Amino acid sequence: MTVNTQPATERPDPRAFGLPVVEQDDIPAELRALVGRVHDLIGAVANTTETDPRTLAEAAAAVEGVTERLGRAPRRQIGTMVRRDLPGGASEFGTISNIVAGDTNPAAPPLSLVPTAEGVRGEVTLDTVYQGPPGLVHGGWIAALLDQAVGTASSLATSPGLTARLEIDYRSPTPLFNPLEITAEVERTERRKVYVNGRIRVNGEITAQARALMVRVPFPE
Ligand SMILES: CCCCCCCCCCCCCC(=O)SCCNC(=O)CCNC(=O)[C@H](O)C(C)(C)COP(=O)(O)OP(=O)(O)OC[C@H]1O[C@@H](n2cnc3c(N)ncnc32)[C@H](O)[C@@H]1OP(=O)(O)O
Repeated sequence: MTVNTQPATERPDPRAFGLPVVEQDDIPAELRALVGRVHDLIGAVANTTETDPRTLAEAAAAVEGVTERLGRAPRRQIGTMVRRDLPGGASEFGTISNIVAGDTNPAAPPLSLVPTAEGVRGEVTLDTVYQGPPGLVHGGWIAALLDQAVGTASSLATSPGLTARLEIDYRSPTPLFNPLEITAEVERTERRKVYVNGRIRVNGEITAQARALMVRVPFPE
């Protein structure tokens, strides 16, 4: 295995790309709580068997009211990043509203990945919001989880990049309501190209695996 690990000091700061950065610790606990309650709301709406028109109309009006109230504050700049401290003293940047791992995105599971000796590892349990076939995780979401994992492994081992190629083998159904163990690690690098492998395990068995090519973003001049 050849991994051209760059020291953290050579990692680009998102501010160099004109992107604002929020410290993870500065995200208010009340905003985190709101994100959690809206996440619960998505599940409640997706699964409610309520049919009473008045109850449903009241719920829609209540949600509309909250949306209007929050809309009075300016929206975050697109591409706002969050800086997170990692175990061992390192830190990483991620998009704050990333659909898979964003701190402020109520639609995110969210997946939290931590560095390991090999690459990255995370655990997540998905509910019916992520359902494809009955009782199973949607294949697109399996790809999204693995994309995030290979992207993070590549970014931490080298520097941030974009997915140029992502190949998924769906080996067996990935169930809802079961802890999914997600791991990824860099296999080798060639100039800006980073070849990364990842997989999802359920009870120790691989249900899906990924081979990816990440292309590192050039640093700003
Ligand atoms: C500071 C920010 C922090 C961010 C932290 C994020 C955390 C991470 C979490 C995020 C996770 C989520 C992640 C997401 O969701 S990323 C979102 C999904 N991906 C995209 O939108 C990427 C779209 N594609 C592109 O923008 C360009 O094509 C890229 C940038 C990928 C390359 O265009 P660029 O003009 O820059 O480079 P190049 O064309 O000179 O190619 C360079 C080399 O690569 C080789 N090549 C290229 N494509 C392919 C291919 N398909 N198969 C095989 N090889 C391919 C090519 O032959 C060449 O090889 P070589 O000649 O050197 O041998």
